[in-house]
Amino acid sequence: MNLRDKYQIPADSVITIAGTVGVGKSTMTQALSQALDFRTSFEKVDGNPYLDKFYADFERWSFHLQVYFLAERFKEQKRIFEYGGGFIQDRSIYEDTGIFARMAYEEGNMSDVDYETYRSLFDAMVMTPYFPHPDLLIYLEGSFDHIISRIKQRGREMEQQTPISYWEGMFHRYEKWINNFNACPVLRVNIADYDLLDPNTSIEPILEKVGHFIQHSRKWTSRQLN
Ligand SMILES: Nc1ncnc2c1ncn2[C@@H]1O[C@H](COP(=O)(O)OP(=O)(O)O)[C@@H](O)[C@H]1O
Ligand SMILES: Nc1ncnc2c1ncn2[C@H]1C[C@H](O)[C@@H](COP(=O)(O)O)O1
Repeated sequence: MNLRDKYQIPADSVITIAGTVGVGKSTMTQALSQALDFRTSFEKVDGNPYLDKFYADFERWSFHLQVYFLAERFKEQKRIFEYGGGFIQDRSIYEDTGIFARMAYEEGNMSDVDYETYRSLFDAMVMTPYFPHPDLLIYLEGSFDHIISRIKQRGREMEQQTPISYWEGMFHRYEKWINNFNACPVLRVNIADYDLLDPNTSIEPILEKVGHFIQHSRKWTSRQLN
């Protein structure tokens, strides 16, 4: 029996992996997609025309970068919709708006008018048929020190030169954001409790939880519809 059937995870599920930079989303996305034979939707880091520039000058490039990420995320959302699900998505669109764009605005790196333009673009995109909420958002969390050590270990040049206060501010925003998030069911996973890079670690305990959450949320949704 394959793992999808074993844990009763529907083949059309859409699972989003959320969490701060460096916490392990891409690694988890890869591991889950392999285990479940799902497609992946990754964020565009290599080839992103604004990311390096943004890290060098937040104020100059915040708006451009947010619009770019929004457009990329929307195209991915449309692709997921057209395939009819069966995807693991590396980061949610909710984080673009609820963490990054908001942080840029509140820290004075995006003007009132740019933020308003961004928000109205976001609202217009969300109000389309391409935007069903995911079945589940897996939130990866861990201590700040653990996350910083992962950012260092990964070694992306632009992130190494970013002041630690930026990561600290983001870390606290994420804590607040997830405590108020209610667009879809959330499974919180602490990164101290698993190590996907260790070949002796099984992903099955996570799959078991994913199965329970999705079945529960689908039953809940069908009760609301009937
Ligand atoms: N479960 C894990 N155990 C140990 N190291 C991990 C784990 N997940 C990710 N890492 C390491 O942490 C760093 C950041 O992971 P990544 O998946 O790129 O994070 P994100 O996509 O959230 O930015 C990488 O160097 C990766 O190899
Ligand atoms: N919406 C965003 N605004 C600014 N920066 C962003 C946004 N989404 C992702 N990023 C940055 C953060 C990292 O440097 C890279 C990739 O994110 P990661 O969490 O490592 O997958 O892009």
